[in-house]
Amino acid sequence: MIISVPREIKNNENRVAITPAGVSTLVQAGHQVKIETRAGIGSGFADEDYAAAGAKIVQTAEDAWEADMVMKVKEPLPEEYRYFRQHLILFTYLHLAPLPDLTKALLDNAVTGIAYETIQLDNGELPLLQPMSEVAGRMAVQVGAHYLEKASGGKGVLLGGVPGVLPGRVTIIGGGIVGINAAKIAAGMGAQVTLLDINPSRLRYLDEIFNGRIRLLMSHPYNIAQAVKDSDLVIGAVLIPGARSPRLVTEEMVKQMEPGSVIVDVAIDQGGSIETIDRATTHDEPTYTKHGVIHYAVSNMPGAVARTSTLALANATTPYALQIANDGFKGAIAKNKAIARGVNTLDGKITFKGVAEALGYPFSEVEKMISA
Ligand SMILES: NC(=O)C1=CN([C@@H]2O[C@H](COP(=O)(O)OP(=O)(O)OC[C@H]3O[C@@H](n4cnc5c(N)ncnc54)[C@H](O)[C@@H]3O)[C@@H](O)[C@H]2O)C=CC1
Ligand SMILES: CC(=O)C(=O)O
Repeated sequence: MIISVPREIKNNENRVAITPAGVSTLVQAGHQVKIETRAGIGSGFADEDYAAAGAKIVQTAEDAWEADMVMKVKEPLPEEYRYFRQHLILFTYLHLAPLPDLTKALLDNAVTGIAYETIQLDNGELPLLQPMSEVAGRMAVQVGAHYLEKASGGKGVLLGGVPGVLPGRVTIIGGGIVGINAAKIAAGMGAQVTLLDINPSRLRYLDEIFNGRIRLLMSHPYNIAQAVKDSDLVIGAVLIPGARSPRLVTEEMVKQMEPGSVIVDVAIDQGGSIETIDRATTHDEPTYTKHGVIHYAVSNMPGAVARTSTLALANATTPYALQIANDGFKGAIAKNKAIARGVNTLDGKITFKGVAEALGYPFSEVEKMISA
C-alpha cells in the first residue's frame, strides 16, 4: 500500500502523523511511505530523518494526498477537501459530530474516513484518543494556572496557595482520561480539586486512586452549578464517544463565577461542554472573556507540545496503520472490531451512530455494507 503524510495546516498544529520509526515499520513490511517536505519539523523530525528511514519526500500537498491511505493528525480543513476522492482511506482525528461541512465533503466524495477518536476496544477504551487526552488533561491545569495570573487577565490566584492562604479551587467535569490527568496535576500542585462524573463505577475507581485527595461528586445540574460557582478554574472533560458533547455548564452558571476565573473546555473538539463556548479558539488567540470569565477552547491543545504529543500519538496509531496497510481496509475491519468502530464514513454513508444522530443522517452499519 502507498501511505502518505501531509504537513498539518491547522493553526499552530506542530504534530505530524508518523515518526521516522513508524516509517521504518511500514517500509520493512513492504509498503511505500511518502512524507510532505517539512511535515515533521514542528516535532523535531527533519526530512533527512524520514528519508533515512525509507520515506520518499514529496514537495507539495497535492502529491502528499495522492496515496491509498493518507495519515494525518487533525481533521482536514476546507482547503484540503479538494483532495478527497472515492476509496481514499483517510486515517486521522475527524471529530465529525460538530463539523457538518467536513462530513458532507467526505460523503460527497465517498472517502473512507477512519477516525482515531472512535477506534474502540471491546472494553470501551479509546486507544488512539487516550494519549492525546493524557497530554490535554495535564496541559489543562498549566494553561488554567497561567490564565489565573493577573498579567493574563485572571483573578491572581496561585493554585497551590501558600501556608496560611487557601489553595485555588479546580472543578473537573468528566473523570475519564482527560479528567484523571487534570486531577493528578491539579492535586499535585496543591489545589483543592472537585471532580464530577456520571458513571458511579468510574467515581469508585477514582476514589481508590486518589484516596481522599480529591472530592468526587455525581454529575447532575445541581452539583455542577454548586461546584462551578465556587471554582477558580473549571475544566470541561466529558465525552460520549463520537457524539456531540453535552452542554453541562449553562450561561447562568458561568455568570455565578467570580470575575477573573478561568474555564478550559478540553471537550471543545466534540463541540464543547460549556454554553458560553460556541466555537473553538486557536493557539494564536486562545481565549476570550465573557461575563468576566476567561474562556479557553483550543481544539488542538497537544499541538503546543508537539514533540511529546507526536511520539505518544504515533506509539498508538502506527500498529493500526500497519494492520490497515497489511490487511487492506476490508481485511482490517473484518479482523479487528476496534478498527471497524473507527469507520465514520464509507461509500457516501455515515457508519458511526453518534455522528449520524448529531448531524441528522441515516446510519449504515459498516459490516453490513462490506458483506453486501
Ligand atoms: N481540546 C483538545 O486538544 C483535546 C480534546 N480532547 C477531548 O477531551 C474530551 C474527553 O476525552 P477523554 O477524557 O479521553 O474521554 P473519556 O471517555 O476517557 O472520559 C469522558 C468521561 O466523561 C464522562 N461523562 C459523560 N457524560 C458525563 C456527564 N454528563 N457528566 C460528567 N461526566 C460525564 C464519562 O463517564 C467519562 O468518564 C473528548 O471530547 C476528547 O476528544 C482530548 C484530547 C485533546
Ligand atoms: C484529540 C484531538 O483532537 C487532538 O489531539 O487534537
